Amino acid sequence: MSTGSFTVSQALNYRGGKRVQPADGSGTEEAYEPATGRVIATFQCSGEKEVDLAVQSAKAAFKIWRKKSGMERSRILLEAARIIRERRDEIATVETINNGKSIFEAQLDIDISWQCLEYYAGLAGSMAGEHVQLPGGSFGYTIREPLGVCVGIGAWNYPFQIASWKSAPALACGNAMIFKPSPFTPVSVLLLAEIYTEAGAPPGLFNVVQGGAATGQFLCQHRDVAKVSFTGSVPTGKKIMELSSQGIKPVTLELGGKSPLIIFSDCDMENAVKGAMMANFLTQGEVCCNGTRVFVQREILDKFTEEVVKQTQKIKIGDPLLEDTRMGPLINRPHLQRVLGFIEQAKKQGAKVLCGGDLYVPGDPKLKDGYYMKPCVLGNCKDDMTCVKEEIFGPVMSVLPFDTEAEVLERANDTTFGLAAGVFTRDIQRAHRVVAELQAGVCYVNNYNVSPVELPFGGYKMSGFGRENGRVTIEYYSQLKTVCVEMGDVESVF
Ligand SMILES: NC(=O)c1ccc[n+]([C@@H]2O[C@H](COP(=O)([O-])OP(=O)(O)OC[C@H]3O[C@@H](n4cnc5c(N)ncnc54)[C@H](O)[C@@H]3O)[C@@H](O)[C@H]2O)c1
Ligand SMILES: O=CCc1c[nH]c2ccc(O)cc12
Repeated sequence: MSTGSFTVSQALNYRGGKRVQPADGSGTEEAYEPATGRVIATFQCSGEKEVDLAVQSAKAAFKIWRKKSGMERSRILLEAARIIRERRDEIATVETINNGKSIFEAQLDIDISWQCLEYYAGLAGSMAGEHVQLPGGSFGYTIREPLGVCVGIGAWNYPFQIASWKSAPALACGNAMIFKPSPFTPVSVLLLAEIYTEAGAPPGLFNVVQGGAATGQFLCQHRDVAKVSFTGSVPTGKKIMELSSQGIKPVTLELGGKSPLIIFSDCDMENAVKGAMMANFLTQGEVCCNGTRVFVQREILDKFTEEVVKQTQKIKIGDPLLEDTRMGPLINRPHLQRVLGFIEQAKKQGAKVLCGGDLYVPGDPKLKDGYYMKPCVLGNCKDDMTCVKEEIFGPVMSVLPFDTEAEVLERANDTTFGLAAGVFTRDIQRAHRVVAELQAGVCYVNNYNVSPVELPFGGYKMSGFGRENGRVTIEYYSQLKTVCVEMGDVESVF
């Protein structure tokens, strides 16, 4: 498959184990190939009737699925993981075409996706409650039960992976799921839906509805939906929490960030520079946990900045399907303009563009209408600048000098977000002392943006709550039933 050739003609909703056109809809959307600006799919946004049909289909599947043992569910998840691994390159290609990230990165995303399914397959068989002895031979026990029909709503930056991180624990716990991807990236999740069916999941266990805010609202408001797991922006997260509160539905919110990366003068410089690149430029900088406020201790500021600029200028931008490309186009033109707007504002506020920050036009004529820009490093940044305070969600790193540990901690925590943070130092005691003070759900020591599925991921403060990945996520997709058993006679107080 080469850039500029892929189009989707099949239906993009998935219900009852097959692709379907929505039963009703409110308007159509177009999905793009960011590398060329071409429309690759046109689809209808699902209306209330289609959402209800998806919920009914999921309810029917839930009835079958909840009765299966953990080991039976595990086998189906393992088979799905195997198929994803087998079809990794094909899925990654679709992801790259619709999202714009380099094929190199998309392949890693798909690897983390099948690993997530394998991990929860491993946990499915050991889901259990406890037995508690009570006086007189009476006893109690708890049963860990699924919630029912869960809804997943995703952002556009990791389309397949977001669907995997939500569906794997949901299905492992015995739930059914309806997933709504971002209307910008509707395509790859259909492959996941087909794979679950091929692996033996009952029809309706994993359904897909397409659409934007209105479709998302129908899902959150539906009376038979038991839980909503959302990945996206803070403003939308607030709306989803509000809607879900009407039905007392639990929510998981994976929201935005403006994370600090703290580089002490005793760091391994080469690793710190690599860490800063990983913290800022994966997926064109469109990553929620990026460490975009790079605090550098003053003694090494010049050397670090020189090296990070040198490495940033070397990033190969271009056709994302080429093996040696390391940065593709941004998701769409309005987003590209928004990111460039942040850079203009930063300049006006006194920041200095040390490299990049302008449009990039690849030599290949078929890419001339794509949404490319050169990754940017901003120097002379101050804490009160917009580029340092707000989430840009593009390839823009702000470098900020600091002098002392106490000062940098104060400044690092001075944000309403709390998704991630990083520290580079050779002093192991300082690393843990700093981590203990950082107000962030995910902290990296001497690395950044690695995502082992065994570790929980999620935010503090306005970056959300609930967790994805790790053992703890089982608790977010299940509930405890307590059973109290009397072995004697009832001692009534009446
Ligand atoms: N914390 C994380 O794990 C994480 C991961 C990826 C992205 N993000 C954040 O997401 C943002 C970018 O993604 P985005 O632009 O797709 O976010 P977004 O909030 O605009 O949209 C996310 C999803 O919500 C849907 N939606 C929009 N309005 C809705 C409503 N009223 N009710 C129900 N659903 C609604 C959208 O259609 C989309 O599927 C950034 O802020 C980024 O930091 C966070
Ligand atoms: O973009 C934010 C971090 C992230 C990377 N992959 C995934 C998958 C699911 C999420 O909720 C967040 C993320």
